[in-house]
Amino acid sequence: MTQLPGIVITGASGRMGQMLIRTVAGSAKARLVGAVERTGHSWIGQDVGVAMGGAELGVSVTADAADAFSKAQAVIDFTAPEATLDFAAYAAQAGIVHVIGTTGFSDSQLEALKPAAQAAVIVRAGNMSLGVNLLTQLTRKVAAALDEDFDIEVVESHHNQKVDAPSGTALMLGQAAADGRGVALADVSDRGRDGITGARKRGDIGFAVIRGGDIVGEHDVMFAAAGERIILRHIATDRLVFARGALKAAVWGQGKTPGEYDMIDVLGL
Ligand SMILES: NC(=O)C1=CN([C@@H]2O[C@H](COP(=O)(O)OP(=O)(O)OC[C@H]3O[C@@H](n4cnc5c(N)ncnc54)[C@H](O)[C@@H]3O)[C@@H](O)[C@H]2O)C=CC1
Ligand SMILES: O=C(O)C1=N[C@H](C(=O)O)C[C@H](O)C1
Repeated sequence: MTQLPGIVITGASGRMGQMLIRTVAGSAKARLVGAVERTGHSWIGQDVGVAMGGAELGVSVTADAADAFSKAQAVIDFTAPEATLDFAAYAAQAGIVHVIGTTGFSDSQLEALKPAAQAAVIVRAGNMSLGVNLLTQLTRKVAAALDEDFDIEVVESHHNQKVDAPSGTALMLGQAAADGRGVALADVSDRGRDGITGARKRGDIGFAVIRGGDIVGEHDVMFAAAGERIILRHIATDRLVFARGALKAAVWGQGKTPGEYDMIDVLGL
């Protein structure tokens, strides 16, 4: 019998890190073989299950990502852009699947991921849930069906600890809307309105951001015309939906040709 893929979780103590540890440790499709945190973190050296306040999982938290990756078949990484760039180099060196949930990359940081994708499978998505990935497909279709009489606005809400805006999901949805319309998002994107902005420009895709409390993640794509509005909405109430998607991606990526993939590839949508 072939062994189940061994998976390392980076950012092990984070909101997503802990959800991923639980999801992988409880899965029949993969094994938890590593947990990585940043140098100096109080969890380093502890059993990750115990550090999370539960039973031992037999995996010590380490800051040595390169070593952890060398003993694994995949890494699931929900951390921060600079950390993810380092992890991409280590994953490429080890030739393991790198599932990237991290958001907030600049264009140049996304460019810097490309060399790693020549040596390893990278699956990256601003949102790993089935629901949001289906929503991107619907958004593309609706945007293609409607003309610029319909103003497109993407509205996202998240918890008060989120550090990037607009969310990775909002940008994915904006990209899908732009693709549907056959325009470049960079040419029509309207972010951060404030003050005397002037009237809305026809054809723009607007972004609005709400931050508060413990909101897991909510996204609306609004198509607003004179006399009617269509609103496509996704509400995540549990981070488990992201963790499940990420685990699916890590298993799916085994044996695939190196390159950059997304959750549409994984889910076959
Ligand atoms: N694609 C998706 O489906 C989702 C993406 N996210 C994204 O995942 C990222 C993390 O989100 P949260 O878990 O809420 O954040 P968080 O702040 O709770 O966790 C981030 C973790 O990464 C760790 N970290 C940072 N730099 C590190 C390094 N160099 N080495 C090792 N660990 C390092 C931190 O210590 C922390 O434990 C964000 O970019 C967020 O937008 C979050 C949820 C779903
Ligand atoms: O930071 C979060 O929490 C989330 N981030 C992702 C994003 O930026 O879209 C996905 C999800 O909405 C939760």
